[in-house]
Amino acid sequence: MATDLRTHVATRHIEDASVPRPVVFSLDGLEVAYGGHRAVRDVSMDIHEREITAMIGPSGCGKSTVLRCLNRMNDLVPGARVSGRVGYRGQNLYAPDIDPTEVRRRIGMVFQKPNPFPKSIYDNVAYGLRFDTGGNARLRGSALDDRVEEALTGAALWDEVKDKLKSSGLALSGGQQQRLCIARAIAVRPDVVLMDEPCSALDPIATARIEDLMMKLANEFTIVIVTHNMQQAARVSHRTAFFTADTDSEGERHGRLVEYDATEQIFNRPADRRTEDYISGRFG
Ligand SMILES: Nc1ncnc2c1ncn2[C@@H]1O[C@H](COP(=O)(O)OP(=O)(O)OP(=O)(O)O)[C@@H](O)[C@H]1O
Repeated sequence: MATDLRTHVATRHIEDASVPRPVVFSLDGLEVAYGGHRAVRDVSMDIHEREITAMIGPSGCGKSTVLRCLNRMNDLVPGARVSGRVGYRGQNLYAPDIDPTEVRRRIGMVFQKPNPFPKSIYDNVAYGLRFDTGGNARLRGSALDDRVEEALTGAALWDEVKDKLKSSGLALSGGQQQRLCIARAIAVRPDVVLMDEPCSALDPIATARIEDLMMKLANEFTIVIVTHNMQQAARVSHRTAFFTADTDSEGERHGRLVEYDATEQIFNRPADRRTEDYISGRFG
């Protein structure tokens, strides 16, 4: 499997990762506990602007938990406690004066299962623009139409839906629904798009379209993706973070970041034996 992955790591990623871009997120000693159980700890890493950063690792190692810290989604999880520092463009994302709603507008999220609202295609995309709480003017009329078209075009869906914008978003195929959710996320012109296993419910053709789309979107947005699919991480990402879970002397499992580097390095010359074992399919 490692050999396959090597062939998938595109040369552009090697070149891109060698020129550091500005840091968007800086995690320092991040730890998250649910109801007193430390789910993941010791996570320190920088996430760079207009790159795709992939988080990989076996089930339960805390990838989604770390992803949810990046837009304060864990605030919504009862019993979740975040400690350590999450810096976002030089600010402490968890400082008392930071408005979590504004954070989630700037840092959008796309989930594993496409989750369009039971509304028309148009209304799905327009939703965040009509109710924008980010201090921007609420859009109406042709300005709103233009932004809906811009977002659907950006999500590579416009040509397929431009003649049926009033149809239900739920009537689209799974892959189209996921692109609709991406359109909804980018319509508010976020800084960052977080994606939690965005292709795991899709067939290989729909997956390939989303991967192409991610690479295009990375020209404009910073993207962080959690994926179980190592080939996907190798194909699309500039940098890869490998997480694993260890059991401590009291029998408790804690996720931790093992290694974080340019994707080409992680898949071809991992520094840690555990990374090597995972990417070569020997464990996980
Ligand atoms: N809402 C929650 N309440 C309690 N525990 C949780 C919650 N979400 C996650 N956990 C626990 O935190 C740990 C890490 O889970 P998380 O979903 O972040 O891992 P993951 O690496 O994304 O897993 P998977 O690949 O299976 O999605 C697990 O032990 C999980 O049971």
